[in-house]
Amino acid sequence: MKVVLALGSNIGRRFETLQGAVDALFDAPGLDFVAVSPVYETDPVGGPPDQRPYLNAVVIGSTMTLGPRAILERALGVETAFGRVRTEPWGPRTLDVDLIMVGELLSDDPELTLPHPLAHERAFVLVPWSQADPGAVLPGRGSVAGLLADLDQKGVRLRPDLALQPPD
Ligand SMILES: Nc1ncnc2c1ncn2[C@@H]1O[C@H](COP(=O)(O)OP(=O)(O)OP(=O)(O)O)[C@@H](O)[C@H]1O
Ligand SMILES: Nc1nc2c(c(=O)[nH]1)N=C(CO)CN2
Repeated sequence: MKVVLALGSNIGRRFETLQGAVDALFDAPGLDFVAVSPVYETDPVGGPPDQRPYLNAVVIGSTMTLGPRAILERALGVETAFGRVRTEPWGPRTLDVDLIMVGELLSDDPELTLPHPLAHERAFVLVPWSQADPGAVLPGRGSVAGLLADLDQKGVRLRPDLALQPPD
């Protein structure tokens, strides 16, 4: 099953945090690395004013053994390992890992909604995802390229000087 994860950081050493997350997500068995997107600097969407810009990226994996709950637990564990402190909704964070999709699975459980309920409207997710996988499709929503055609992308800027490496 294909697994798509979105990474974001807007506090501290943002790029090092994203690379650490890529490494940690694939550290344990069960999830195989497929691809990582370029890094984008993005204007904060929602949340309090005066937040720093985010660095965002998307990483794609594949699993034959893990269920969606196990993948979410791994994502939340990696967030915690990087010291994310939840303060206010949509507020600044050292690391946010969102599970965008797991295969064709659909779920409206608030603890694990699949696909991620806001992915289709977030250019900071869809722009990097389309670069990592130009043929990407968001289950229930259609092609990522088609979704992007309707979105304002000016707050999402490529950082060609920052390239994430595959997990070590
Ligand atoms: N697809 C998903 N990916 C990640 N977390 C999810 C998902 N669906 C539901 N959740 C739940 O959301 C909780 C995390 O919410 P969190 O505070 O990180 O939201 P956020 O990242 O601030 O906002 P957003 O969901 O808009 O990205 C997790 O504890 C998890 O149980
Ligand atoms: N640019 C940007 N804005 C956000 C982001 C993010 O990763 N990037 N994450 C949020 C909550 O998950 C809220 N707003």
